[in-house]
Amino acid sequence: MNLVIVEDDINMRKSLEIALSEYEEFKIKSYKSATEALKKIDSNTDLIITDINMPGMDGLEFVKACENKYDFIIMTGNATLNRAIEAMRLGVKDFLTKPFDIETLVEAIKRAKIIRQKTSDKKSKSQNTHKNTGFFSTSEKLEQTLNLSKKAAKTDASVMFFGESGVGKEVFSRFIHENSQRFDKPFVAINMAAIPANLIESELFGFEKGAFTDANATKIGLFEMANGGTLFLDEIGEMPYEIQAKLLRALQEKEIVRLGSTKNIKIDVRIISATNANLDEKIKNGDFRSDLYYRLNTIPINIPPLRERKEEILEIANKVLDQTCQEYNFENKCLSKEAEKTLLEYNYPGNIRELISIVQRACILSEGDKILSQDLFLEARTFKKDVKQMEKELLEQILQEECFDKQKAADKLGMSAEVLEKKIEQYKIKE
Ligand SMILES: Nc1ncnc2c1ncn2[C@@H]1O[C@H](COP(=O)(O)OP(=O)(O)OP(=O)(O)O)[C@@H](O)[C@H]1O
Repeated sequence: MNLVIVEDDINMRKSLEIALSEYEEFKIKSYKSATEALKKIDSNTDLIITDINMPGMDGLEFVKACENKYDFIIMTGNATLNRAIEAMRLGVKDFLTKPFDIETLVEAIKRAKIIRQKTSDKKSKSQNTHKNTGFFSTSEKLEQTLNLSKKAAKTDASVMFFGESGVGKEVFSRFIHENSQRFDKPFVAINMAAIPANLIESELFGFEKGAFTDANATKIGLFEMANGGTLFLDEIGEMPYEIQAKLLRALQEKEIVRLGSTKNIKIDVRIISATNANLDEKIKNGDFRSDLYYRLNTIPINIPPLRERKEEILEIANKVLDQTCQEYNFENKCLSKEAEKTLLEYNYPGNIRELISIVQRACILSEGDKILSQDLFLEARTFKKDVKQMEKELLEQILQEECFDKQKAADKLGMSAEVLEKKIEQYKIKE
């Protein structure tokens, strides 16, 4: 298996490289930055293991830049858990919380391989499966959100959904559209966080041929595509400040102008927006226009996180299990009592998106007709052995190999003798 490690921390990178090279089946290349990796990775790569927090291009931007060409495992600390969760939206299936031990990583790598083997011949079929637009389950809290959404659907007012990543903000937005008078017109979605900031303006408003260097032909924007229907602006908090004024004008005047044109085009679009950011904070910091906020937020609707709707967990899990068995032609499978308990105890920082991916993975990897607790692999998302311990062990090993010649050991580890000296003190390594 051709593995690529992308990690800016030299000690961590070397530790991983050395530990994984013990396994004959892994061929490893490692890079200190995402930019370097992007230049060098090729189509032989089976799996990329990347840190999320790196200077320059971070792990999330790296995943985006790879455009779904590779499988990923994200390594995240607690502080960057949100970034890892965002990566799931981009199709990343697995993440490990630091510190983790090497066996946990090896298991995750092997899982990724099996999943690829078991699903690759079904790809064409799974691509045909349509995106789920209905609700899997309900709870008291979800009912409240649903009732508000039904009321909002009867009006043409702007709706703003608040909620963590993966709670279903897009699902609810579609629900409003489908239950509104605009149901037979387009529902068009754009995620501000998923496309480069410099493209958002032309995506929304379109452009005329020759408007800028690469504008070889006229292109209509999403406002025009959504005409008569609904435009869903996901992660609205990420919209660049300069474009916010243009959006506000478009909403007030009900017309847009394509880039490179002077002609006003009438538009009739209902706006639904969503955010998981604290917009009040962004307004205070001058990153988000308050006038736009009030224009978008006529009907605010909150979607609670899954951990506050625990009664939905098993129903969703069972539905996903049935769907996955059908999709891959597996005999029907069910959850064991222990698996149910494990699912109910987990706290789902990635909400329903994460639950779906956990259950799909368990369904694909489990051998028998019962999903066991260990098929869920949730312990990899909780804390285990300290990564610092791994580093200490590596330093001790190299120092021993070099008979405690610090300069030679430092050279082998790719660090300066001063840094090694400090670490020897920090870890109290004795000769
Ligand atoms: N109540 C629900 N019933 C069925 N599926 C759901 C429900 N809520 C969410 N999902 C599924 O979970 C996944 C995430 O949902 P969605 O994209 O709507 O979340 P989101 O809040 O918009 O996330 P993000 O903020 O990351 O864009 C999708 O696959 C969606 O189909």
